[in-house]
Amino acid sequence: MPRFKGEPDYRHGSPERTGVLLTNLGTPDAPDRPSLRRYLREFLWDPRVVEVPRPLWWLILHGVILRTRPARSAESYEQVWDTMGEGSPLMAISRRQREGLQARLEARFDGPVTVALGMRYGRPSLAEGLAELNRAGARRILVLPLYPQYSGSTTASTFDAVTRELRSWRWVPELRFIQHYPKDPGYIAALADSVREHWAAHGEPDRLVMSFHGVPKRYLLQGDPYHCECQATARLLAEALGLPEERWQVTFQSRFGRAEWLQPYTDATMQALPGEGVKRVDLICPGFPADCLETLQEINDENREYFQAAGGETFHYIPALNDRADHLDALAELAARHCQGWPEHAGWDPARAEAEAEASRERAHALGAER
Ligand SMILES: C=CC1=C(C)c2cc3[nH]c(cc4nc(cc5[nH]c(cc1n2)c(C)c5CCC(=O)O)C(CCC(=O)O)=C4C)c(C)c3C=C
Ligand SMILES: [Fe+2]
Ligand SMILES: [Fe+2]
Repeated sequence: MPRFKGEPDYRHGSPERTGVLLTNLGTPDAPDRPSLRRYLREFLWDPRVVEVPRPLWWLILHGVILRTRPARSAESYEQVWDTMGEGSPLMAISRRQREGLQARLEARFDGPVTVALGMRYGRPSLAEGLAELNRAGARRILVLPLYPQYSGSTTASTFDAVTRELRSWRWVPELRFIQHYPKDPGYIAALADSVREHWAAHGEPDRLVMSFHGVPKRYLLQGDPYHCECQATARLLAEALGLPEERWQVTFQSRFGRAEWLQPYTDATMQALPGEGVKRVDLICPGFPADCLETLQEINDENREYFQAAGGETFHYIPALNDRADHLDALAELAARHCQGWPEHAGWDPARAEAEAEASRERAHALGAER
């Protein structure tokens, strides 16, 4: 078995492609206990996610968490599974995002481009996505993690896994990695349009709450820019909507474990707002480019209940950008900007490329005949 992965049938003069690896967090294979156990074991063992010394964490993870959480999480996943007709909503949406991005980049680039999907946990894995790009002949790869706000727990974890996989390749590609896009004008405009459309159909709330996935507060104190990037996105969205200070706020959801996470917490805020006279709240999750368990179940079910149980009257969840055309346009623009300077992108000449490939094939044949 060779030490490095290669393609033994490489053909001289194969046309070179740009590959885009679209990545997200990933999802379990099914909403059942064994699948959740597998998924959570991979996810929660990632040192970028949980920064507790390994021996101690191994005991807690295997002794406590993996005995209790899979059943509870499976129940939550069960509630959202197949709501889009294709198993996990995150996977269903990710597939549509991949297709939409492929179509847009094909139309935009001069040369051949392949967009593949890879998930940090579960399947298709990042290694499978990279292998697909390799089979397609991608010699230049742009990694686009669908995390608009950078966090070590998500973006850097994706970087780790991508580079770990590439270290096992014989012929490594040219690599670019989008680290974040919290202030991207296309992304902010798509968010603002989605809110305006919601308000045109349903009227405006007393308060727009922008809920982001939380991380332990310790990560912020140790230099993770995630908190600031969430605030930046929220401020730009509020500005685009022309909202005054008292009509919007930022909260953080999905706390995990006992340590303090970024505050204010979304659930505590939903319980408190009715007491402050907020009768209608609209909740949007700008850090989730695709709807998933954390938005559909935790926000749209659990937090709706908290708000209403505390005396709130009307609760609206504004869906993620998912496969909205303006969202995919913004992602295509972002990807194209990061591919600048690559041959397929600027002045790529298919006729010349084919002539060069043909010449290279002929040279290879001639060499073969000489031997
Ligand atoms: C949007 C960015 C995300 C950050 C930042 C993030 C940090 C983070 N998450 C956990 C623990 C869990 N997250 C879970 C689900 C989940 N998380 C994100 C995104 C971010 N996580 C998404 C998109 C999803 C949903 C996936 C889906 O299949 O729909 C889960 C699993 C579900 C559960 O059991 O509750 C856990 C666990 C930590 C510890 C963390 C930062 C340190
Ligand atoms: Fe998470
Ligand atoms: Fe900050």
